[in-house]
Amino acid sequence: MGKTAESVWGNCLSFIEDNITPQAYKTWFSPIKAVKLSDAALSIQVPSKFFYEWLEEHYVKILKVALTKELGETAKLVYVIKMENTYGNKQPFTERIPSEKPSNVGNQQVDVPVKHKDPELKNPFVIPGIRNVKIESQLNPRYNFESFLEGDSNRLARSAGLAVSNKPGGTSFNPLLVFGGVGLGKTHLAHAIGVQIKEHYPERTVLYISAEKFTQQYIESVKKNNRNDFIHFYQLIDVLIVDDIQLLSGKAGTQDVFFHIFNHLHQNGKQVILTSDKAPVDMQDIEQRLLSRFKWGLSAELQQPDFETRISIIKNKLFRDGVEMPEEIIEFLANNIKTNIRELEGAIISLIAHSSFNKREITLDLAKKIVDNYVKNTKREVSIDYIQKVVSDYFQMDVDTLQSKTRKRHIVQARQLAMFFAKKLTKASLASIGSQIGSRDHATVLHACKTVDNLASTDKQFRKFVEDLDKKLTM
Ligand SMILES: Nc1ncnc2c1ncn2[C@@H]1O[C@H](COP(=O)(O)OP(=O)(O)OP(=O)(O)O)[C@@H](O)[C@H]1O
Repeated sequence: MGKTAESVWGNCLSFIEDNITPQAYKTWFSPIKAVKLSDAALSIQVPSKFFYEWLEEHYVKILKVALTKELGETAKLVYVIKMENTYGNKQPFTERIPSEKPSNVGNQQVDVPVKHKDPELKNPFVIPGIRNVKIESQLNPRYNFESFLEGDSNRLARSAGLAVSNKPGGTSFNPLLVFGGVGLGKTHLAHAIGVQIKEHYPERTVLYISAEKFTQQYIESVKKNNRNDFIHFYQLIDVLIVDDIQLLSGKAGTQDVFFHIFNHLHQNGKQVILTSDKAPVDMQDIEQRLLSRFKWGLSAELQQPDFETRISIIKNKLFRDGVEMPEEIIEFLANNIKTNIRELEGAIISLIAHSSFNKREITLDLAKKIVDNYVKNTKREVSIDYIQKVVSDYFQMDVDTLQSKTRKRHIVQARQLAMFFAKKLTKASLASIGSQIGSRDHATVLHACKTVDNLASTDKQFRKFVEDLDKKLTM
């Protein structure tokens, strides 16, 4: 018997079911219907654009394997998005991908080849002398200025970013350092600058790289004895964007090589854009000469967005996803998730998902449940700097005192509490905690953690300190 859309999809599902958790299977694969098979292209119907994006982001590999097994190397997957409208009896909502704007012009479909979306930087090093090399920018076009909404919290950074995009290397914002807390848009803005520069100046070489990947490449180049090729490669770039520069902390070799690359680019009028989760003045274990370079240009902070900006961000996201939501729910979300835009987006996504899977209307009750679960289940990432600040404030001392060598009992206890919470709330090693909290060694941190455990179970007053601080750091 010939293959049908149902039979091919049925076989794919059996394979997928064996390879992912039952919960994920139920959530993401049960609602899909196979609708058409022509040649090697299978069309599947999904309930929303968000659903399609989720599949592409999380399951594209397994879909590819399953489909190739069934239909061979030329297999193609076509998504048909059909969203049942949860409000009244309007027409089902349909949308064309990858258009940014909702449309209701019938049942649109689009070919989405099964491929890996985020190309790796292949063979990053080039032979010196060959200048005409094409370098993949590694930019995400969705992170652009249009989708980066302006508010008081980001106006300076956004305007500086625009100025840099109009005249890369030609403003006094060089380097441009964008800093701010977790999930406030540093990566988005950094990409937006790169994307805009590519639009204005397609011939310029732009490269986005995370500091982590830069470090890995550097280590690799030392191992393979091609450190010079590594340096030459980076010196060819017109606009270098390095994300999460604070991760160079404590890595002397990488800092050194970055220093040389930075100087070369700067001297030659090339633009450097950096992001960091802290201001240069708060960066630890970064060489002074490098820190002073960071301060040459402009350091612009991304702050927590105010209420109006949070509302605009939610509305914009809903518009892009083609979803409507009552005003009171939008306000509820904006009032309850304030400190991290990624969390705000996560809650909206959960809400859309719940409503589209269960065909339930989006109600305030549902929103409350999701925000409760979402916010409770999201363990906030806390930095060691932040912990030291909260502990010092709590004991009304400054951070220098907390880190000092003094043996005064209340200061020792505050320091031990900071170490205890750093161990509990971050992924940092004992050695790294020790070096950041008053240059102590790992044994001191271990001793501090044990002491806090002991005291918390024997001393009522001390237990209160632990509980208060725990609340302050995790609420
Ligand atoms: N002003 C904005 N307008 C629209 N979306 C935004 C804005 N700022 C941030 N976002 C969105 O919030 C999410 C988190 O942003 P991003 O990843 O850039 O944060 P980050 O500061 O780099 O976080 P991290 O500290 O974890 O690296 C992204 O999906 C981004 O598109």
